[in-house]
Amino acid sequence: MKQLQLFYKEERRFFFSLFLLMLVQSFGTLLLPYFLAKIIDEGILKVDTTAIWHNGWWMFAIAIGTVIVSVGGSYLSAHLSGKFGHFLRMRLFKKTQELSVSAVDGYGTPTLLARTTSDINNIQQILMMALQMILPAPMIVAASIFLTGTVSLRMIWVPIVAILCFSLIAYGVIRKAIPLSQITQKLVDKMMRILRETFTGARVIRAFDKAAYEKARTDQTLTEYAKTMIQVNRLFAVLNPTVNLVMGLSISTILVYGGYQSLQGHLAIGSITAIIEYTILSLWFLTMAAMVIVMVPKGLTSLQRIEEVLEEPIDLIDGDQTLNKTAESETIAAFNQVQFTYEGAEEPVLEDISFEIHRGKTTAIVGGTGSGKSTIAKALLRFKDVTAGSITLFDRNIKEISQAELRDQISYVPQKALLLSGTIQETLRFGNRPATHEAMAKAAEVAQAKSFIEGLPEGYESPVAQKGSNFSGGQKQRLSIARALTKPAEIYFFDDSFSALDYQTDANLRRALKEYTKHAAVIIVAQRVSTVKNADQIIVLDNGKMVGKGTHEELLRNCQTYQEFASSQGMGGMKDE
Ligand SMILES: Nc1ncnc2c1ncn2[C@@H]1O[C@H](COP(=O)(O)OP(=O)(O)OP(=O)(O)O)[C@@H](O)[C@H]1O
Repeated sequence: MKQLQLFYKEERRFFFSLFLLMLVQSFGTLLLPYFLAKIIDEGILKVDTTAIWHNGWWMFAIAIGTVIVSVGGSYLSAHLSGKFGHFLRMRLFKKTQELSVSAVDGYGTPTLLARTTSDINNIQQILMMALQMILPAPMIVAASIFLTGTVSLRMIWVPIVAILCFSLIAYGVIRKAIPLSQITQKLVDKMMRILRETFTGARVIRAFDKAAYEKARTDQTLTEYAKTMIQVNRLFAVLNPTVNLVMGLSISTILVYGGYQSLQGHLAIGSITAIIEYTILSLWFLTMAAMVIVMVPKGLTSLQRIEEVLEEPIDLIDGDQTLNKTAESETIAAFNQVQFTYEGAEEPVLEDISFEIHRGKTTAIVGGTGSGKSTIAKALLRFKDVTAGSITLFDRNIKEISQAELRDQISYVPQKALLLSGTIQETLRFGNRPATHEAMAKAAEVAQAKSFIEGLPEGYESPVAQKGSNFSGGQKQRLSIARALTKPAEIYFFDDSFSALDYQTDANLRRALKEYTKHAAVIIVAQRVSTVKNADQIIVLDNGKMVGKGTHEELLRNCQTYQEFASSQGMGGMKDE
């Protein structure tokens, strides 16, 4: 509710105007039965045409005025709910940018997508309905009872009893429907997760011939959701006949008891019509309010899910120091006895890792799968803080500078080449918007991507589909490398980025890279000995620990893990070099 309060504070004027409009609308709605009664009592019964015309014109003017006011009310409700949706979306987006990658990963993509889309849509719709349906209901009910009392105190109990009966039944329905509507929200999350996996994993599912299994899994979730929705709708099915029953009983009671009162001379005939109208209006507004009240917990659950993310403490605080770098600084970054543990994990993934990277030098990182190679990049980019030790950049702890400044110094090629949709030139300029065409073409040339890009009919203007699905694995890797090279940086980090390249392209790329990155430090995570053997230093990881550091020759002499790694690729001895 905190977000709603904040929004209310920002938009107080609009909320107040809406309240006034609703008040006028309710007043206008209730004036119609009042004039109707006058037409009957003063016009029809007294055969006074002037009274009929006079009151008729009033009714007409009030009806038109009420319509105009209610259009204004609808406009304001739509405006406020739309704005609240925007308010939440912007805050949620900003927050997901501020949280660490680990914290965002902790939530997972499906639930964040659901929160940003369906949850906010729910809130928007429910807020709009609440403003239009719930807000006027108490005004109409209170005014109806009051107006009935002014017409006839003897009749006041009829609408009160009718409203109480209906409210009791509606309360019972709402109590049962609220937990069900909360369940549907959780089921929406589950559906999103399964459908997302089904759509994104379509190739794997078909290749493994698992379409039937996936269909069963999806069917089960969809059926679960449908069953809950049917239960909710069944409950609501009770509400309509109930309101009809209460309305029918009230009208007959008003007619019978009101008729009796009229014969006794205590009540005018037109007043009976007015009381019927007041009661019908009250019940109608209460029915509408009840329908919306059931949705309110669903909206509140959605709001809670948004607030959960918004109130998540920011786990990475920016430092306020600036980097003290000079073109002469030789040591660009250093890992000092770094320990790194993922959220919720019992054991650290990296332990006691210490090494330095130098300008103009290449550092290679090798190790078996899961040994912690990619985690080195995550720690350096500060996607999550190290749990012990420190990482320094130009002798400054990376926690002391802003994340933006840190990441400005690093150009990173992730293990999985992830391309965003756009054109090739937009992709390459992703980290350096003002890059000239020459700079971009040079980066593409070093990445061994220039000839295939220029061979495309539209060249650098060729479209890149979502996730780069219109390119082969090797082409995607080269585009991803060219994107990193277009960005000027102090450190270029290639996380197993050469694996989809053939040996010749790999060799050409490394040769071109040496010249291109001579002003910077290069880190290459790789699985091939041929890729790393010329590196200035090689870090060997085994199960998160650094078991070797040195050149290819040194490691072949004194690191057993490296010897095994090299010999598994037919390069076990010095003679193989
Ligand atoms: N987000 C995460 N949460 C929890 N554990 C993780 C996470 N990411 C990686 N790990 C674990 O950390 C360990 C090291 O992972 P990392 O990706 O750094 O290995 P790697 O050496 O790069 O492996 P590969 O060569 O297979 O890419 C693995 O055991 C992995 O399960």
